[in-house]
Amino acid sequence: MERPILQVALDLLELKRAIEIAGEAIEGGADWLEAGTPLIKSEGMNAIRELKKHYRGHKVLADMKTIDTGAIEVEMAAKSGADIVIILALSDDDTIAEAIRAARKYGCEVMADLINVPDPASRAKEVEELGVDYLNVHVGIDQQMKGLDPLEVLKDVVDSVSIPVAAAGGLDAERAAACVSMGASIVIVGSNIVKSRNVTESARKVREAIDRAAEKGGVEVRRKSLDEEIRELLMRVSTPNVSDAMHRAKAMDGVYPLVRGKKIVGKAVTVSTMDGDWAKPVEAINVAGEGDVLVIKVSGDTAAVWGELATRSCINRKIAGVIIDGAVRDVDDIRELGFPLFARKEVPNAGEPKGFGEINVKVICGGVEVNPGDWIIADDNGVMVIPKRRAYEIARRAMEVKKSEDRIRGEIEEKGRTLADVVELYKWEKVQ
Ligand SMILES: O=C(CO)[C@H](O)[C@H](O)COP(=O)(O)O
Repeated sequence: MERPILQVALDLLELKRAIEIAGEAIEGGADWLEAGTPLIKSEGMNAIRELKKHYRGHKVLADMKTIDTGAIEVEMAAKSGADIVIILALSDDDTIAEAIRAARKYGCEVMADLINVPDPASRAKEVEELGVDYLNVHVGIDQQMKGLDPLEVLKDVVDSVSIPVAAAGGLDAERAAACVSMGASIVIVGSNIVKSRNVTESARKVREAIDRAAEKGGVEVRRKSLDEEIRELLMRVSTPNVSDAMHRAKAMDGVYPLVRGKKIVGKAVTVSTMDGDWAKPVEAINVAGEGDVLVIKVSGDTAAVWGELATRSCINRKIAGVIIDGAVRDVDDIRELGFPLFARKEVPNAGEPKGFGEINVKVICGGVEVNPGDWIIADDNGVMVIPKRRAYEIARRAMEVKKSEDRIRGEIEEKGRTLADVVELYKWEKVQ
């Protein structure tokens, strides 16, 4: 197998950072540099000019995502130094034909991006016939958040055409290698390289993985279950990351960690009960399974519905943590047990187990609606609730937030910059 091409997608807003990151990626083994669509929208054709000026030995791609006026957009990008212009395979055939004519005239090539195409293998064949030079099997960033995966259709496209096929969409070293094994000649990696704290090292990892895959001609990738993936992702992010991913959604109000430095991630088993009535909260321990989180809404907070013995029972059943919008006691013992408990209030007196309330019903806890099966993530910053139908998407988006922050943190720590400088805060203030 030929040596695969590693294309780094510079999906950034600031040109200065893009140039710097491109250099770091090249050091790690990147071949082609893609001026990502966000960079082009933010900096215009200048992004392509500057990338070409700085890195003459490398092909520069302009991810124009052209859907109309193929000739004009290709001409612009080519004149600015693009070696390859990316257009959308969704475009009308005439737009693609015009883009190709312009590419031939101005000495560049065309890659057709199959993003959002309903039948990628047949469209791939059609655009190959129109004359595009490369195809890109691409799952876009928003689609990745829903769990779509370029590997699902890659093989079909590779088998349908004879031009080189690229793959893109949330690839890391392992998945990039899998794409090569399935016949991709080009792997396009964005956030897993450009947002990483050590760009060179991340690029090197992908480089080595794809080279190994090309030598061996095959690697196995096991896709985890959705719940496994959600749990793993949420374990790696914080509640602020999740809040940012949910457009700065609020945490539960007035519910605090009584045991500091502990993190909870798991699916909610909900409980609704009366002030001091600890029957349903304790019965719910037997309903919950390993890794679940008890979320208990109490009608008042004058008497505890939770204490040490309930906590010990939770530990036996491997429950991930307990969130109580109400009062608890035995907090000193629970701290010693190191069990993650969040509550509104600490009191010494318990109530009576009367059995009012219900298990696994909708509750409003700390002002936030929680339904059975919603995902809970809680840490020293507070308790966030992620509706179950959006759990994978939000976990992925939170991971993207974390990656961006990691990179910015690196620039602040290692390069002595300030946050305002790194993100060009003044430039992005809303124009009044
Ligand atoms: O074109 C893009 C988004 O539309 C990205 O450049 C492409 O998806 C690669 O980035 P990532 O690896 O982060 O998915």
